[in-house]
Amino acid sequence: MSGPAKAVTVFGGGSWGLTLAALAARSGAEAVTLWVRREAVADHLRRTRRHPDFLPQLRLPAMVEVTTDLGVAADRAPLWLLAVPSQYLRGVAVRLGPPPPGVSAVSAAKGLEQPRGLRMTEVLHELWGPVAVGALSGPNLAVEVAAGKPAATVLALEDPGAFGPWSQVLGGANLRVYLQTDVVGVELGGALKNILALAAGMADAQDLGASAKAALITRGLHEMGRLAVSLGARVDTLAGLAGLGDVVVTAFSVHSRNHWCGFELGRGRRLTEVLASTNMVVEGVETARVAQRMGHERGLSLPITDEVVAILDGKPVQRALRDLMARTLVPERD
Ligand SMILES: NC(=O)C1=CN([C@@H]2O[C@H](COP(=O)(O)OP(=O)(O)OC[C@H]3O[C@@H](n4cnc5c(N)ncnc54)[C@H](O)[C@@H]3O)[C@@H](O)[C@H]2O)C=CC1
Ligand SMILES: O=C(CO)COP(=O)(O)O
Repeated sequence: MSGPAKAVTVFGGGSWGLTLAALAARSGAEAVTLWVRREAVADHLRRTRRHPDFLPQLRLPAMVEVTTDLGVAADRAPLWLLAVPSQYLRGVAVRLGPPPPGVSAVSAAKGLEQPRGLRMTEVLHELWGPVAVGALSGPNLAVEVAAGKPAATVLALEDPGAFGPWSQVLGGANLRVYLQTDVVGVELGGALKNILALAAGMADAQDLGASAKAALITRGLHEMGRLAVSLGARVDTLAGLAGLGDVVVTAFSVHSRNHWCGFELGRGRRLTEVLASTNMVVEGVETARVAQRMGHERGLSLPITDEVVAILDGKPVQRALRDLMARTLVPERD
């Protein structure tokens, strides 16, 4: 590994990877490298400093070097930030290989890998062995962070000693970075909130009102916490930025792709048609299915997730709503 201590390589040229690279360049990073898959995209970025498909308003700062060479990207920095969607992270991590001593790798993806429901750091451990890794997650919409609007996020590290350089590279006037050690909770918060973002979009499309949405979010957070805790998360993590915070932003913002997808389904469009109409990822679709399976394997009740999955499979939203409202009454803590 060469390059300065406060150098970061961002892997992934989607909206979040672009945003994180730009953020690091505007914050404390001494060098920023962005790895993208396709040479045509890299070439376009180098020539115009803009991505041909995502965030047209974002101009990549001049200090961000763009490469498609994974070896070069890996060698340039002691901080690796993996912003590759959850179903594709494995492919990139296999090719990268384990980080050498002195390199800290962090995943910024919000999803669970199909078919086993692995968290991203579990995928990395499976491939790389017992190296310390981490997860970045929180209420952070790329379009807002890219525009320089203020936000807060959570960095969960298996080795909290790596927090210093990460906070210097990402933190600053635009982003407050909170340290966490509950990697499981932070990853599950970021992944499971997408199920509620889908549900909130469906509720908005049906004009169910603020009272219904408050109930959906609150009961959904309860449900999300039940599953996350059974998988090893700490309950207080789910009440923080990576849980509640991310539920709130994605349930209320039209910029959330999961909310948008839920809204379109709520209007009666079919899932295949909705997904075919975007080149962006909607992580909640895979996560809802795998979370439902993992919850049921543990004997947990997940009524909102069940109905979201049923709607993904074609159940009309009005019927799902009727079924949710007609459930046997239970004490609030259940
Ligand atoms: N966009 C946002 O506001 C935020 C996104 N995230 C997370 O960041 C991760 C990356 O998402 P975005 O940057 O938003 O993606 P995006 O939806 O903007 O773009 C899709 C990305 O998927 C990549 N891709 C498509 N097919 C691929 C393949 N076969 N192999 C490898 N990569 C492939 C594309 O190159 C592109 O980088 C996701 O897990 C997302 O949940 C986290 C926080 C905010
Ligand atoms: O995670 C996000 C904001 O915190 C982005 O959500 P979407 O993937 O739904 O756009």
